[in-house]
Amino acid sequence: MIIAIDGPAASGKGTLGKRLAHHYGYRHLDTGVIYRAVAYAMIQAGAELSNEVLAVAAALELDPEKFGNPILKTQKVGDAASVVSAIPQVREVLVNFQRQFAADPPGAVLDGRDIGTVICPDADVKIFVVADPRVRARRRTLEARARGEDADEEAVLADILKRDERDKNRAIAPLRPAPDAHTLDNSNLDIEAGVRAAIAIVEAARARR
Ligand SMILES: Nc1ncnc2c1ncn2[C@@H]1O[C@H](COP(=O)(O)OP(=O)(O)OP(=O)(O)O)[C@@H](O)[C@H]1O
Ligand SMILES: Nc1ccn([C@@H]2O[C@H](COP(=O)(O)O)[C@@H](O)[C@H]2O)c(=O)n1
Repeated sequence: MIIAIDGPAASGKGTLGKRLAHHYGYRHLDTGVIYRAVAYAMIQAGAELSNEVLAVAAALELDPEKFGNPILKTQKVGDAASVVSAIPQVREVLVNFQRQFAADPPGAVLDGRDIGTVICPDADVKIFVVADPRVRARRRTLEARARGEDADEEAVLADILKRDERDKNRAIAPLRPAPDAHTLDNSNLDIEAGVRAAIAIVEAARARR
């Protein structure tokens, strides 16, 4: 079974993806980290983020072993990721890696922006996770502060809104729910309640198979 999770920045996709994968014994891929890794390679090389040739080269050289680098989680890298992810050739290079991950047994949960629309249009279950931007900014700020960073909630909110706009309005694979996606608004749900709601969606889909 393939479970596709999409949604805007900091909506809780990764948290939910990890929990669902654990619940069902599936593998989980946070696809945002792939674009973050490309962006980080560009930043390290001192390259212009819009340089298509260098961005494609960085995408071709990706090393999944480095996906755990905590620097990839920073706001700066996330913002840069939303610039390089709008380059069509970069997305093209990364499609196969994601589809292969999805296809391998015993099942997979992928989260990102275009999983249900482009990467796995035939996914068994598609969930589009949303939450009020202020709620998302609050959660992200608390997360950053817990890591010891000096995060300003208004700046975090501005970054989230800017990234959402860029991701929604790009020409290729824009952020949007697939027509057959189930929208899950977790603004007023804690993590456990959000996971329960998602499991109910997955179970209903399994019962229909
Ligand atoms: N339902 C929830 N209630 C409270 N906090 C939550 C909930 N879901 C996620 N969070 C918290 O919100 C923050 C953002 O969640 P997460 O990193 O899963 O979002 P994301 O959509 O994967 O973000 P990104 O856009 O970086 O991929 C984290 O600190 C997470 O613990
Ligand atoms: N399937 C995806 C996943 C991510 N992106 C882009 O990467 C940026 C960072 O993603 P996070 O999920 O880690 O926040 C995001 O803003 C997107 O621009 C993507 O295009 N497709």
